[in-house]
Amino acid sequence: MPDAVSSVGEADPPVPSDAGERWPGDGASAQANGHAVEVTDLHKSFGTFDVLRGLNIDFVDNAVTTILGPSGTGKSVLLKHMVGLLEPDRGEVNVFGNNIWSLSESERSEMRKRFGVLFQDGALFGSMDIFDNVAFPLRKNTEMRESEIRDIVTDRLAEVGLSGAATKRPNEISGGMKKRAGFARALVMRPDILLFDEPDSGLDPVRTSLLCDLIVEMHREHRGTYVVVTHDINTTRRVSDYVGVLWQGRLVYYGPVEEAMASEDPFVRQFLSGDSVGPLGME
Ligand SMILES: Nc1ncnc2c1ncn2[C@@H]1O[C@H](COP(=O)(O)OP(=O)(O)OP(=O)(O)O)[C@@H](O)[C@H]1O
Repeated sequence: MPDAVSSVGEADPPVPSDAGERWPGDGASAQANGHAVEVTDLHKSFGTFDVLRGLNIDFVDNAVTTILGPSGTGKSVLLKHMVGLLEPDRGEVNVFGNNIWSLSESERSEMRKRFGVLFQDGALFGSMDIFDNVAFPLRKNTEMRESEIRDIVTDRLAEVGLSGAATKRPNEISGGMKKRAGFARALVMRPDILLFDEPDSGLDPVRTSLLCDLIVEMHREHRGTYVVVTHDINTTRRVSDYVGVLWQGRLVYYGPVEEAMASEDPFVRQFLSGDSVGPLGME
């Protein structure tokens, strides 16, 4: 592993070695200030459209932070900056103390392996069965033997309740199962940081609750820094330690979930109540 990356953590590399080992992201690799990711004065425009306009937010290590905000306000663009898929026009994203864009390309690739991402639809490969989908990152990024891969994938599938679906193709399982398969795949490299882009989209309320329970359970089991983008207040209430509200490319509220739920802040109140009247306009 490159120095700039390995120097930030104490010991645990992101690449799994054996199933019994403690996962990284348990605080050992956090910065001294307890932030896994620090986003500072982040600006991003596409053409003439200024999406992120000086965004500042720090993500507490080993906590679940939920990002709320109206559609088109830059939540997914933020996630893409965190994982190093987009380069800021201005500002910095520091991951465990390293500015992603001061790393070399190969160091950035190593840094990306510290992230797991759960996309809205699970982003599964339609040509592979669920087992191979979940095994994919291990086969691509590690030198593990197939027997080790089988053990890890089997464990992760059991954790997300998909032991019986290993040989099914994505088009043979429900939307909720696809998300759980995507979750298992996001966990398989034992990430320090897990990003969820609207994990509850397209799920009915019961399946949303079940997925929330799974997120909480997996976080309790494996620790790490979870960042959840959602529009759903119940999801926010169920999974979060901290809540941030984005509007027009800036953070307009941040606080512990209990405070957010009781907050009189007009942005938070309007978002939580779904009220059309308030500071969160259409533009
Ligand atoms: N690669 C890109 N090129 C041009 N415009 C982009 C690109 N990526 C995002 N945008 C624009 O940036 C804005 C913010 O997009 P983003 O997906 O981050 O919104 P969001 O807050 O996640 O919204 P939603 O809640 O609807 O998913 C949108 O207007 C989008 O069209």
